[in-house]
Amino acid sequence: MTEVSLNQITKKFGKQTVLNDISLQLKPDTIYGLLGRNGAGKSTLLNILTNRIPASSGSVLIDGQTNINNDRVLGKIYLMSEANLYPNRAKVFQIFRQTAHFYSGFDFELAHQLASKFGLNENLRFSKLSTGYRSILKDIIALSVDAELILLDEPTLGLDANHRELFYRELVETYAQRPRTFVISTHLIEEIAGMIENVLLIRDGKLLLDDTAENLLAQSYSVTGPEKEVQEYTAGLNVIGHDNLGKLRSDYVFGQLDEERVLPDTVTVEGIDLQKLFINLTGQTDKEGQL
Ligand SMILES: Nc1ncnc2c1ncn2[C@@H]1O[C@H](COP(=O)(O)OP(=O)(O)OP(=O)(O)O)[C@@H](O)[C@H]1O
Repeated sequence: MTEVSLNQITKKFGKQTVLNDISLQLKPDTIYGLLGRNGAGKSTLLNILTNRIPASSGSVLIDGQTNINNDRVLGKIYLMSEANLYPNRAKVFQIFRQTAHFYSGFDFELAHQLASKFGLNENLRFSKLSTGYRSILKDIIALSVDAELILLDEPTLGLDANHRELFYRELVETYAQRPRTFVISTHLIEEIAGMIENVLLIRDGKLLLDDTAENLLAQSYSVTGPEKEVQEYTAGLNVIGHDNLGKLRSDYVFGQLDEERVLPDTVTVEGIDLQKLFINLTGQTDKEGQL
């Protein structure tokens, strides 16, 4: 069981502060969704975790040890990202072998099985792989390495719908057989919503949410009905956004409702999904909705 903590991580690129004093601990054997708008700093965070780039300040501790120039602890983490770290001439099976030099428990059997399921020809050179198959190769490696913490930065980039579904299925299957921690950064929230146990949401350089999906959804509502009644009902609640649908209005509320308030017959309250919650928490153009 590997303990991972980020302590007051700040990252600046020139004058731009991308991550601002982020602290968190990753729970063992948990699937995380790392969410945030384009440019929010998700890749930067994952790169700092794996020491691919340095933080401006703060520290990353893996089982209590720094991740800086520390192969022993970095061997407990695998980052799948857009970066192509393989020689163009290397063939797929050679890349599997190279990976096993660093991750000695690399599961060749699983890698072969997955290559076959995805239709990845192991004799092809890396340079000959399409964008989708490059992602597939890296995803297969991510599922086959013996690391305790698997970071997936846009793992389905370029994958068609069938391959995306196959990948999620295989991820859940390997997770059931060998629990470990996954952090999945993706914009396809709907597709991973069902398997995310914990949500990390970055906004304006800050870690806005770090909670179970269950807790978050249990306090996320849409309140729909005629505009006047809806606004009267939600006045003073934490309204994070709204939609107008003809004469109807939906207010999205994050946080507890007021049990004392009488719900008019014309107004309905329903739960919302993770994607709707995300859009409303990160899409504000004004200051409505505070956490
Ligand atoms: N090497 C770099 N030099 C300067 N700025 C950088 C560098 N890397 C990232 N940035 C900036 O940091 C910010 C965060 O980038 P990052 O790639 O971490 O975001 P992201 O959340 O992964 O975005 P996306 O969802 O679009 O992939 C962006 O404004 C980006 O331009």
